[in-house]
Amino acid sequence: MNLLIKGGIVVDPVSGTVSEKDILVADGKIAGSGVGLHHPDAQVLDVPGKLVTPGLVDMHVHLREPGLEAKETIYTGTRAAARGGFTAVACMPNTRPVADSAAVIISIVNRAAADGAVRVYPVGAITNGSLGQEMAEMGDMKQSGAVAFSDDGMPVMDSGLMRRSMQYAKMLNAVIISHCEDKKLAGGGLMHEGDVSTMLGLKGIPAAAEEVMVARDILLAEDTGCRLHIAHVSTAGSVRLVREAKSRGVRVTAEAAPHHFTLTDQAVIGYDTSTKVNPPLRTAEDVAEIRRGLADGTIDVIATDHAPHTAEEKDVEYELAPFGMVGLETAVGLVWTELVAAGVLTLAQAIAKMTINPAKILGLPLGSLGAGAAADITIIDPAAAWTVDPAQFASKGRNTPFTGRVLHGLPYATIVSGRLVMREGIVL
Ligand SMILES: NC(=O)N[C@@H](CC(=O)O)C(=O)O
Ligand SMILES: [Zn+2]
Ligand SMILES: [Zn+2]
Repeated sequence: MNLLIKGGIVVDPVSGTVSEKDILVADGKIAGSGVGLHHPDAQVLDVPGKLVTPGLVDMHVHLREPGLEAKETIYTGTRAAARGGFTAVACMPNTRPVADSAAVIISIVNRAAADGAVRVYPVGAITNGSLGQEMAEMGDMKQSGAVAFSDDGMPVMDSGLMRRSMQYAKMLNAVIISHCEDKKLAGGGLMHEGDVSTMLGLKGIPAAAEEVMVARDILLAEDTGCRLHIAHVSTAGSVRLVREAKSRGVRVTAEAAPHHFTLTDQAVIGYDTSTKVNPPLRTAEDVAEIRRGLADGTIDVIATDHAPHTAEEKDVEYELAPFGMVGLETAVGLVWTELVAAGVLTLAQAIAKMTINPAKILGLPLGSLGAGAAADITIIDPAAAWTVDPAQFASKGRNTPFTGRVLHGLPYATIVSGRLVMREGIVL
């Protein structure tokens, strides 16, 4: 089946250009692009004024399957991704069982092929059970489809084990995604350590709990030559450490989540447990430095860290609630409103951080609209103003601190392999 996307504003993050043209899709691939294209038997999608971008890639998502299906499944999580404009997601291994073996990786790949609305790329664990004790079979997992390795949710506290894991990952040419948290410094804290935590009487997590580990992992990446990706950067100090390491040529990349460039610890006033996230919401200075890091290229990727939990789990005292918030269905609106419309990033920069940059880090042939590429395409209505309403989410998780917020920029259609999987918010 052929598809002709007419009259849109095409954003090409590879060349950095934004121009009005048509795109022709045939047999699941980009057949060509240009002005005034015609095709005798193509379904026409008329999208004047809308943005046409390569399919968005979210390299940090928790799909919760296997084992935690009350929070999310591959079926619901990939439908949330499609509604959010994402055509591909990388899913973290903190499932039950943990994705620390070829068998679990294969089961995720198979389930995604059967149930998934978008592409799913599993991330394998660095250590067995993500317990930080012994290295997992990374080679086997890579062969079975793991695209990266991470103990996300937990740090690898043992520096010797992290170093050996990086040496091994380097042999596999795999990237290590690090959840940077010194458990002893974090000390069981519940939110950012600062004036607000003192005022609220909640135990704090100092910025240093993250930064000590960012510094350690940069040093280990330099020592081993392994590619390192820092997950969910939340502090100004982490941004500065990554910036300095990059200037020295260390093979390090970094991501930031929409909540960390949008909200501060002030959002915790009121004790709404949807604001409880790890790493925590930080200060206005941290938010400003993350925005600078996004603008100057220190932060390569925008990833959601979509972390769904059930209402029952979150509907408890702040101290008892699990860390995490959903992000797939609000990411585009937050990026458009907070970064592009606000003048922090150009449109092409923002789209690069959600397409070609994560694709390159994971070694995936995605993120481009060049002829011959898989026809993974996202269409965004930049003029749409909409109100965040979790009741409309396809995700099982409703744990968002953005309820009621008015955002600009709404995913209009999501196309995977030339097939429309979402249009106007409806997953097809
Ligand atoms: N970010 C979170 O607050 N929670 C994540 C774990 C993680 O990303 O570290 C989760 O799995 O719930
Ligand atoms: Zn994490
Ligand atoms: Zn995570």
